[in-house]
Amino acid sequence: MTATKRIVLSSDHAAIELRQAVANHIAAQGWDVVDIGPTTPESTHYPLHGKAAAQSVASGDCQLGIVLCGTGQGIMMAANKVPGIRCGVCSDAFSARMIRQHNDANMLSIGARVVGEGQALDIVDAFLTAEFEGGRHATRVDMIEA
Ligand SMILES: O=C(CO)[C@H](O)[C@H](O)COP(=O)(O)O
Repeated sequence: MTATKRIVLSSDHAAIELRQAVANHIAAQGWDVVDIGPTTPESTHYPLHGKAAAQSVASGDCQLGIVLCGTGQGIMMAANKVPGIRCGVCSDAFSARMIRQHNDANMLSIGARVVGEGQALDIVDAFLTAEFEGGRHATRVDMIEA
């Protein structure tokens, strides 16, 4: 039996609605979604949420993570400060596929003020269905980690 895959989601205030759309979309595909919020629209600080999601992935509690803020940039920077995290911002499905295939990214970041919901869900699907190719790419990922 295949274990249910767990994925953590988090955002700041700029991306709450899009995060919830992503959560529903992923849950419908059978993922165990760990949505760590926030749920209320008050202004908050993306480094807190990027760090919390990244720690969930780095600890092994979740296999993958998706974080969102206005541009996707700040929360990506925060997530990448956690050792073991490789998080890329994507505004297109090709990049989302490639960060899995070539960079073995374990987190995806999306800007809710950059892409609409339809595009965001395409990006998420590309990220979640792609697999790391290993080989020469593993050598390079090892270099990042070192
Ligand atoms: O994109 C972001 C970080 O990269 C944030 O969502 C953005 O900076 C929040 O801005 P504001 O406080 O004006 O809503």
